[in-house]
Amino acid sequence: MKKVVVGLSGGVDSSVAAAMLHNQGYDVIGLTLWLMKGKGQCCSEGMIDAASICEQLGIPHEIVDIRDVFQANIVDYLVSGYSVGITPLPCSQCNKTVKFGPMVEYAREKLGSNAIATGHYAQIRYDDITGRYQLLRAVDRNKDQSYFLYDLSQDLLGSSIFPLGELNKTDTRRIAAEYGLTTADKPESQDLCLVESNGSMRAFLDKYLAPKPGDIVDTTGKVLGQHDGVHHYTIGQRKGLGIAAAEPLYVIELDAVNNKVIVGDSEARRRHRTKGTDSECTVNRVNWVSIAEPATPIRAEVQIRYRSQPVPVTVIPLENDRVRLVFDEPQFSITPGQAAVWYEGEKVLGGGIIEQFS
Ligand SMILES: Nc1ncnc2c1ncn2[C@@H]1O[C@H](COP(=O)(O)OP(=O)(O)OP(=O)(O)O)[C@@H](O)[C@H]1O
Repeated sequence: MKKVVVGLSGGVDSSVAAAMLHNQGYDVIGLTLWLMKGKGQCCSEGMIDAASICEQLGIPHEIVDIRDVFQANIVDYLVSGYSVGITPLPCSQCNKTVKFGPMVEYAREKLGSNAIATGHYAQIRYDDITGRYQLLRAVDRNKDQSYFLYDLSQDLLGSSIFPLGELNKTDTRRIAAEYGLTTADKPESQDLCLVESNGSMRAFLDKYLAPKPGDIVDTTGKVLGQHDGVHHYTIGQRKGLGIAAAEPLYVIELDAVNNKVIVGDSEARRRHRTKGTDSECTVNRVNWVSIAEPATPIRAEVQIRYRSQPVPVTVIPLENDRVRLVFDEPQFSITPGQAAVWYEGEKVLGGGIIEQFS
């Protein structure tokens, strides 16, 4: 019987992944990574729900305390990004360095298994011709998580199973109900795990960043009010600025170097947004997934945010794991710190992190 270690967060998706594999005759071991303190999945609450699923399926449950790995790789990374006015997206890094890496290592070393499974919505296919594991979008496009998985190595992809990749979320809920799983009716997580477990991004950041008062200014530099730290603001924010003005004001820029929050009316906002609009950008820490790094430019479709529409692009390989993306049409709000992931149809070709432009 093939042994597989299933990553259990205590949510419905991973519960169904474990139940399906168990039902198919796999020797399933549940593994929960203890990532942080607080409320919700990845915390003690998630461990209890995961344990209850293992009890129900009659399978062993392991808990691995890697709070220090999560702190060093995700919390510190996020906090340092916010402190310099960028909004990093930690999920792809979390998948690679916090979830899949440690899970595969633990499964191999401690549990004698070469296979792990998760409740991610994505698909993996082995290509006989190139000898590479390919990462594909999920059948349920609305749930597709391939964007967050672009950074997985060939070794990690080759060791992973995504039992939900061909299901729609409604199928998952139906299967959970059919199996009578205790997590069947658990609501979806709506936000970044750190936001859910701390109540808000502000509450999370306040634990790590001291208040740093400064000026709120308009686009001409005129001081309109005071703020208590640029990390408390996001671009586009309208509420909570504490400034009385004839027209609604929006945050249009965060200048961490000079400790200023720059605000403007909707017209200033519209003008300013075109600043992040460009026909190209560079990307670093690139991982080539379904194909080896090409020697010459390739055509693809790229997503520069999780929910953005894929748009046509030319991907030009550069040295040191970087690429230049040249969009067919200029793109709005290209955001340094977010992932750019390029596809050919359903196939993830590669991805990386958008660099700060000068
Ligand atoms: N703390 C954890 N320990 C082990 N595996 C985890 C953990 N958190 C997430 N995973 C795995 O990663 C998958 C995707 O996690 P994500 O945070 O996106 O949650 P999700 O899509 O809401 O899934 P679920 O409903 O299982 O929580 C989960 O289905 C699970 O297999």
